[in-house]
Amino acid sequence: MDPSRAKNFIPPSDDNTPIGTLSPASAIAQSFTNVMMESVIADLNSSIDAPFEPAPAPMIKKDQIADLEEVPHGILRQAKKLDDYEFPVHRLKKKLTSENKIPLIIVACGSFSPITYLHLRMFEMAMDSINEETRFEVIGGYYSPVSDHYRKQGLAKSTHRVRMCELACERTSSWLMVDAWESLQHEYTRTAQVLDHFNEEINIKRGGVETPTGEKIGVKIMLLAGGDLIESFGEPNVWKDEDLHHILGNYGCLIVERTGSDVRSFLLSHDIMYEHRRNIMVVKQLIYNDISSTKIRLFIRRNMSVQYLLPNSVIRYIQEHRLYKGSEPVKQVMGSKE
Ligand SMILES: Nc1ncnc2c1ncn2[C@@H]1O[C@H](COP(=O)(O)OP(=O)(O)OP(=O)(O)O)[C@@H](O)[C@H]1O
Ligand SMILES: NC(=O)c1ccc[n+]([C@@H]2O[C@H](COP(=O)(O)O)[C@@H](O)[C@H]2O)c1
Repeated sequence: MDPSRAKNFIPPSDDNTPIGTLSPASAIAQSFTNVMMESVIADLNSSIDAPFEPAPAPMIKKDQIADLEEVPHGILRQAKKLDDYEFPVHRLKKKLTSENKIPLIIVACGSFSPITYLHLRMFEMAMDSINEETRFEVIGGYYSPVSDHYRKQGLAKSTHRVRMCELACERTSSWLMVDAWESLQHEYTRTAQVLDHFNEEINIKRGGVETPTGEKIGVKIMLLAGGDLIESFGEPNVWKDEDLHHILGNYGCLIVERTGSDVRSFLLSHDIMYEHRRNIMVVKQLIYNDISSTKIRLFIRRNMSVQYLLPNSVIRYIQEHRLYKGSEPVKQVMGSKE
């Protein structure tokens, strides 16, 4: 049927209203558009940052991988002050499943401004490689957002970055956690010190993890990083040699290859990395993902959609707190990483 013959058809106005501008007759459509602009699809009527009500959440199976956006699971909010800080262990495996495996904790350090699906995928890719190629059993995974003292372009306040990481973990993962210790420090903390903090919490304070036979053994801790971060190992005055020996020798590194960067060649060419090559594992991206926080911030500033690039809960948090609308110069936004 020709829609222009319908009873409720309103002909287009013949004034000079630009295409895309709604006429007054479209008030309903207008208000709907406003709602959609202000909030993404989930949880339309509640604040994203409202205190969590533990009550009627359906039970989640241990290894469930479905989108948990609507189903908070294992919630622990990080302290906003160092005095109230507690190391999060709510999703840490209490006991090793297999006697023949070596327990492993994965730690990702970074800005996470904001956290994206790439940052979440990094852990899943690492997990697949570990299960396929090693004798490690992953007992936990942590994000450690850098503190405000890092002074990098585009860094939202650390309380926001920690909360966005928490939302992403709570709503999309059943095993990832966020540790706010680094973000709460009163000065910049080098990555080697951050890994020492994890060692202190897990191996020194808690004595490691229980094996199936009941004894406790030490947990290996590895840094999870992208190829770009690792390439900064070669830049002058960015990392101390002693820190690199400490990170690569005493801990270890899982490197997620980045589109366009040749991690293996870099590994060969870098003396300290080559020395510790047995403690370094390159994680192949079988499906390339190059979502960049820098570009996300630019899209937000330009009122472009970022849906499907980061979890809805994180998008809602950004909208509610009006993050990344500010004054980051575009030149810097599209800087050297692009
Ligand atoms: N495209 C990518 N491929 C692999 N790893 C990545 C990619 N983008 C970021 N990473 C890694 O994610 C971790 C956290 O990154 P961080 O938030 O500090 O930087 P970023 O994602 O590049 O953000 P920005 O755009 O603000 O620099 C780092 O280890 C970084 O190497
Ligand atoms: N010397 C160091 O320990 C050192 C140097 C550069 C970056 N980093 C860490 O790498 C992470 C990501 O840094 P960029 O966002 O600058 O790539 C941050 O967590 C930062 O603290 C550590």
